[in-house]
Amino acid sequence: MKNNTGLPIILIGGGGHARVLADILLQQDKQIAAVVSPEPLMESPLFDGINHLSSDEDVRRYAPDEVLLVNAIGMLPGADSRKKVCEYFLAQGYTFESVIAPTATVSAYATIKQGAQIMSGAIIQAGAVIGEQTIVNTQAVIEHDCQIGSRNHIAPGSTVCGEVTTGNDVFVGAGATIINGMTIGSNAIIGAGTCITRAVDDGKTVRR
Ligand SMILES: CC(=O)SCCNC(=O)CCNC(=O)[C@H](O)C(C)(C)COP(=O)(O)OP(=O)(O)OC[C@H]1O[C@@H](n2cnc3c(N)ncnc32)[C@H](O)[C@@H]1OP(=O)(O)O
Repeated sequence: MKNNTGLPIILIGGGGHARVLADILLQQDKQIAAVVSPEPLMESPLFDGINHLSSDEDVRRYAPDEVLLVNAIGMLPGADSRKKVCEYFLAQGYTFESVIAPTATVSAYATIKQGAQIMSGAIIQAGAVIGEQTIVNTQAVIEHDCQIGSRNHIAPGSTVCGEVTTGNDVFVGAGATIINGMTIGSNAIIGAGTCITRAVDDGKTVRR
């Protein structure tokens, strides 16, 4: 995991998820060089004094070894902008920084892969692996020995019990519970508040 390198950060995205990430990064005294958003930036003290770039191409003013990127586009069911941004910038040699909120609890025996985002109050237990670019959102719990794939969004307040495996691009809705040992296929959508007690196939949506 690449972290705390001291290079300035560019946030790709300027919406709600971007402001939550900016809040965490500023608490950690990280320098945010720019925010990329095609829309005007929302008036917020979090963005005071930060350059506004209006397109992904503008990021190329910064060489890949001069900055770190943070993928600040949220992930909602069915949306693939977060994935596209990831693929576009990785292909050009940029590096995505991981973000771990100071109030998150991450076991020293867990693995957080590059570009993952562990938000406030989240708990990652021993033996868990969090895939690249995955968001473990506010107060979500990833129990021991889970293998969470790339670009998942584990939404606020959800509980992933021990030894669960998820594929890539999985969305786990707010407050959902996945019982221990389950396998969730790639691109599955687990509805908010759902309790998963059986394996979920690739691409399947589960509601309560
Ligand atoms: C920081 C953040 O905010 S992160 C964001 C966190 N957000 C979430 O977790 C939201 C997760 N999204 C959901 O749970 C969604 O509702 C989905 C993806 C499961 C389903 O979305 P859609 O297919 O668009 O369903 P849609 O909204 O059209 O609803 C269809 C029906 O299912 C119901 N429904 C939708 N989601 C759920 C759910 N999670 N549990 C039970 N019923 C549901 C709706 O009430 C509606 O019922 P109705 O036909 O009686 O009116």
